[in-house]
Amino acid sequence: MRLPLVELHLHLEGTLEPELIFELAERNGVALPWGSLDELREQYAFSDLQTFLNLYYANLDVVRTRADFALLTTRYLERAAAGGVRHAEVFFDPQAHTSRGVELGEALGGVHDALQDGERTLGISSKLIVAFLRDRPAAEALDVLKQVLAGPVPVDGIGLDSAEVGYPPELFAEVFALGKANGLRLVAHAGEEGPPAYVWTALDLLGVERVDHGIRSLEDDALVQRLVDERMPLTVCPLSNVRLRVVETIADHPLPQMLELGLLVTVNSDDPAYFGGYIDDNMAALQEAFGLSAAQRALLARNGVEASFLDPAGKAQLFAEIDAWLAAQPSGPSR
Ligand code: HPA
Ligand SMILES: [Zn+2]
Repeated sequence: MRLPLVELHLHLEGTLEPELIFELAERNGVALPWGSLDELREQYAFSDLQTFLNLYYANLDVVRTRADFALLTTRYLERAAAGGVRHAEVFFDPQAHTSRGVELGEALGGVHDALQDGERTLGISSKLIVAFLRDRPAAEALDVLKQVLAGPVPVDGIGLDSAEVGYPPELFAEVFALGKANGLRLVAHAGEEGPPAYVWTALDLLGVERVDHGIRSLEDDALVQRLVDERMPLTVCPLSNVRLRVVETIADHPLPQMLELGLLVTVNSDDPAYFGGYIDDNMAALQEAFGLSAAQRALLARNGVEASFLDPAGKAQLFAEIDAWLAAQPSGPSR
């Protein structure tokens, strides 16, 4: 039995594997700038968030039809299921597609169809979070949100992603107020490359219920105290932090310190096709670096359940499965 996991920070676009890029290029007749998979893979040495985002957006050129969006989503769900994921709350960036001429309904519809299928065939329940690109105008985000709300595809929440520094959360206060008024759940990337001040304003001016990344919160003791007091979840992405040079190596990652401080830390994969691994790979890397016990891994899994937008019955079910997993682990020093 695998440890049941909940994924709370996953960009569907970031699950576009190099092989799928070539497959979709072929089926859509798109000429790629790379002659081979190896040549493409050579581009994956990032120096910061922006160098990653440049490739992430460029590679999306091959994802065009409703069927493409469904295939991207299904491939992710299949890989996630193999890694133990039982519930996923996934980000999708409408503007990364509408800005290059893809119809919103095609993109969102394909994702929605595949998420529904995945629940039936793979047993992964899901929530869909549309994320707005903070380096594009807030007026555009507001317009996209209105289109989503008026459209046929139900979504569960809204988020904020893309280049962080210079684009503080408060620019999007009106967008988040509209989301809230329509019953959507609210999350935002903050404190990945941006300063702790962005975490404060995401909390106070956007009203977020989770902070995505948030690791730079550690630079502000008063903020840490608040996050602890409010049991505010942080969706931490260890392999992403290494690959985008937010931390130097996995062994330097502050996750153990964050747990020690009492923060509600969850482990997630962000953009697994780009950062060297899915959620189970992130857990394995942490286990290897820090020698996490089975009880500590179960705690991280429980945090994911607690931080999710599942209803109480859904949470209770997963808590019970995690307890059963832990009870089945060999006892002794490795626990
Ligand atoms: O890690 C990320 N940070 C910000 N925006 C993103 N969009 C995809 N991945 C990311
Ligand atoms: Zn992210």
